[in-house]
Amino acid sequence: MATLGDHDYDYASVVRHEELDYRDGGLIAGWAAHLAGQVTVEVGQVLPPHSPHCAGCGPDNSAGLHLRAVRTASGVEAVHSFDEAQVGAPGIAHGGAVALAFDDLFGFSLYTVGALAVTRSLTVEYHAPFLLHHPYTFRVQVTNRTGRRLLLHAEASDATGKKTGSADATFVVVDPGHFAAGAEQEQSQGQ
Ligand SMILES: CCCCCCCCCCCC(=O)SCCNC(=O)CCNC(=O)[C@H](O)C(C)(C)COP(=O)(O)OP(=O)(O)OC[C@H]1O[C@@H](n2cnc3c(N)ncnc32)[C@H](O)[C@@H]1OP(=O)(O)O
Repeated sequence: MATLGDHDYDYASVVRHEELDYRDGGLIAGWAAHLAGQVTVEVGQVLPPHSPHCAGCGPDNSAGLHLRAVRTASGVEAVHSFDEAQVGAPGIAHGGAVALAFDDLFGFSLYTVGALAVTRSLTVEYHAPFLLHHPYTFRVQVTNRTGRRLLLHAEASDATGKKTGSADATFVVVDPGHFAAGAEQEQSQGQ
């Protein structure tokens, strides 16, 4: 059990990333099946990264944010501190890095709908600077699903509860074939 923000999380219950079959062309099928099966993931559970090298949440990406998203009753949540690798103005996180955090966490909210979807549009409002080495809480939820279109909303706040950012996104549900070209390229480069 560990503490993240206001909550205790049982990391032992985390779905182990190694359990996903990323080998031998199993990347897409494994991911799709995994995602579809996560609709009922329990509140408080830490969600597995999108991929090992995902820029937002991949544990093996040395340049990534290493976000850890947790399922909440209404969506997902993450507490994150930016560091020098994401600096823009001195002491302040680059706006693009903040947008990456929002976008990646929107991706995690797909666990609440059990669908494969990708970002079609993303709008970020920067209400106050995100200071380096300060923890910010990001809360994300899917607000509407109409056909293939998902509308998502997120807010970020500092340790005092002050809103520092918000974001809205449109995601579009895709079938697993959407990821085929990228997966094939990754496989060919790995050989
Ligand atoms: C293996 C690892 C997996 C990992 C999966 C999870 C990873 C998450 C990672 C974080 C998120 C990302 O970075 S995702 C990566 C960045 N995003 C991308 O690469 C996406 C690139 N764009 C595309 O591939 C395409 O444009 C699509 C798939 C998004 C949409 O193309 P399409 O399939 O032709 O769909 P289209 O007909 O245009 O639109 C579908 C429906 O959405 C509506 N729609 C379209 N755009 C909008 C819009 N801006 N606002 C409102 N609604 C819109 C349309 O009216 C339509 O409604 P109706 O007629 O159906 O009613």
